[in-house]
Amino acid sequence: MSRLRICYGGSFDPVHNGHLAVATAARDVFAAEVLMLPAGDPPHKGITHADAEQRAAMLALALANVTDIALDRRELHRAGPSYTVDTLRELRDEWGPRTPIAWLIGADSLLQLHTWHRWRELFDFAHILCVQRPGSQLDAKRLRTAAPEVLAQINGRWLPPAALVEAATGGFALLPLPQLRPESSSELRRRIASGHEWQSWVPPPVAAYIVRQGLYGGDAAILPPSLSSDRP
Ligand SMILES: Nc1ncnc2c1ncn2[C@@H]1O[C@H](COP(=O)(O)OP(=O)(O)OP(=O)(O)O)[C@@H](O)[C@H]1O
Ligand SMILES: O=C(O)c1ccc[n+]([C@@H]2O[C@H](COP(=O)([O-])O)[C@@H](O)[C@H]2O)c1
Repeated sequence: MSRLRICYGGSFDPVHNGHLAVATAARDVFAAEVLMLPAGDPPHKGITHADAEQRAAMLALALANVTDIALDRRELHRAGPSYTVDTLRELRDEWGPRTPIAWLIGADSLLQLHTWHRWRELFDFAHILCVQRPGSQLDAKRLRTAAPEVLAQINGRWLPPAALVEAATGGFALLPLPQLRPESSSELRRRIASGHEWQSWVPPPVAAYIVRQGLYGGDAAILPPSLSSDRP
């Protein structure tokens, strides 16, 4: 079996240090390559605050000096909603039937999985790798509140993370994180708009981009010279 490929999709509106910590943990736990895929048209979010190119540009800046985590723009070039099942079908065609692929999601996304387009087919193309998230932690109590069809689907699929490389598809595993990450893009946008400190939630080049582009309703700030020349 070859090396695990990990795919991490999101609106990334904007990318924040929580996303990056999750992607880095996945890379390190599995010694895997991680692709981050911004959704051109996120199926459940409707209108985004930054446009697709801006969201991808921020990801490119965030990943510029990061090893083995790459930006994949394929969902930006597809018309219509960015359905994960379509993306996974494409990746499976490219990487072949034997490559283990894991689609990485936060626990809040898992609890909504039954609302995704043709969601049961996701397991035909990949494993699902889920990461704990404050507010949606997957303990026994929380799992009892999950949709019965999601529970039925993951029952019998649970694997220890190390076992994901032993099959190409169909497993469900929890990604161990050194610590839970509280960041969310929505709270970050609120902080930017309300003038609370937010720069420490994103890498400095992303902060500089947000300010330069006047994103998320923040006041234009004066950038220190070290940040003013970062262009995607
Ligand atoms: N802090 C976090 N810890 C764990 N998973 C996260 C975290 N932030 C985002 N994720 C997961 O990353 C994926 C992409 O997230 P997304 O781009 O929607 O960001 P978000 O912070 O959840 O945005 P919003 O607050 O606007 O909903 C989702 O599966 C989400 O569950
Ligand atoms: O395929 C779907 O129907 C679907 C529904 C909701 C979310 N997703 C994907 O899940 C990822 C996180 O979505 P979001 O809305 O939390 O940013 C992103 O890659 C979305 O394209 C996919």
